[in-house]
Amino acid sequence: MRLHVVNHPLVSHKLTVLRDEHTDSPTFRRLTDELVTLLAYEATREVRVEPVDITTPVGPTTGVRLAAPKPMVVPILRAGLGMLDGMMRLLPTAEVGFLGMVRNEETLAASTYAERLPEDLSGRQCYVLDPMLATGGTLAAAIQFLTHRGADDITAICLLAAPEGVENLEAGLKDLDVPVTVVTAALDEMLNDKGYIVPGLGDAGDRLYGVAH
Ligand SMILES: O=P(O)(O)OC[C@H]1O[C@H](OP(=O)(O)OP(=O)(O)O)[C@H](O)[C@@H]1O
Ligand SMILES: O=c1cc[nH]c(=O)[nH]1
Ligand SMILES: [Mg+2]
Repeated sequence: MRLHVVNHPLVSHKLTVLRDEHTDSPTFRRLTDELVTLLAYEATREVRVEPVDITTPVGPTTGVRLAAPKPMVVPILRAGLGMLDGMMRLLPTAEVGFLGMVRNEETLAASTYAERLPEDLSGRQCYVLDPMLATGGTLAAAIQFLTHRGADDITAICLLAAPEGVENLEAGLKDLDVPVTVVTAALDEMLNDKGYIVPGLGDAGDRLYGVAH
C-alpha cells in the first residue's frame, strides 16, 4: 500500500478551517468540495490515458485522452457523498458506484448496508471517497468488496488518516495482490478511546449532513 500525504499550503489552510469546531455545515461542505478537488489532482496522477491525434488551428499533433474503460468513482455513504462533486469536477466522464457503510460506534466494526456497483470491475481504475480513515475498518471492507468484484487498481482519497488506521489497513491488505494507494490531506496524531481521529475534525458525516441519530 502506498500512502501519499498531500503537502500543500492551500490544503493545510482549508483543512484548518474544516477542523475548526466553529465552522458551520455550509462552509464545511464547501471546503470539503474544494479540498477533494486538490487531492484528486494528486490522486489521478496515474489515471490511464491513450494517445489521440488532433489538429490545432496551426497543425496536427498528438495528445492524450482518458483511456477506456472509464474510471469508477465510489463514494462511501454517507460522508463520502460530500466528496463526490469535487472529484467529478476533475473526472467528469467517470462512472459512479455507491457503497453504503456504517461503523458501529460501540464495537467500531464496519458493515455494508447498500451497494450499487457493476458486477465486474476488472480493468477499471477505482477511486474510493471517504473523508475519514480512522480504524481503517471501513476502508478495508470497501477495498475487499471492490476486489471481489474484480477491481485491480484502487486509490482511496481521504481528508484525514490516523496512523493506527493506516497500519491496520496495510495489515488487512497484505495478502491482496492489488495495488492500493491512499491519498490524504493529513496524517493525524492518533485515535482516541472512542475511535475518533485526534485532533481530527469530529464526525464528518454529522458535520456535513447533521446528526444521524
Ligand atoms: O476507519 P473507520 O474506523 O472504519 O471509520 C471511518 C468511517 O466512519 C465514518 O462513517 P460513519 O460510520 O460515521 O457513517 P456516516 O458516513 O454515515 O456518518 C467515516 O465517514 C468513515 O466511513
Ligand atoms: O474521527 C472520526 C472517526 C470516524 N468517523 C468520523 O467521522 N470521524
Ligand atoms: Mg458518521
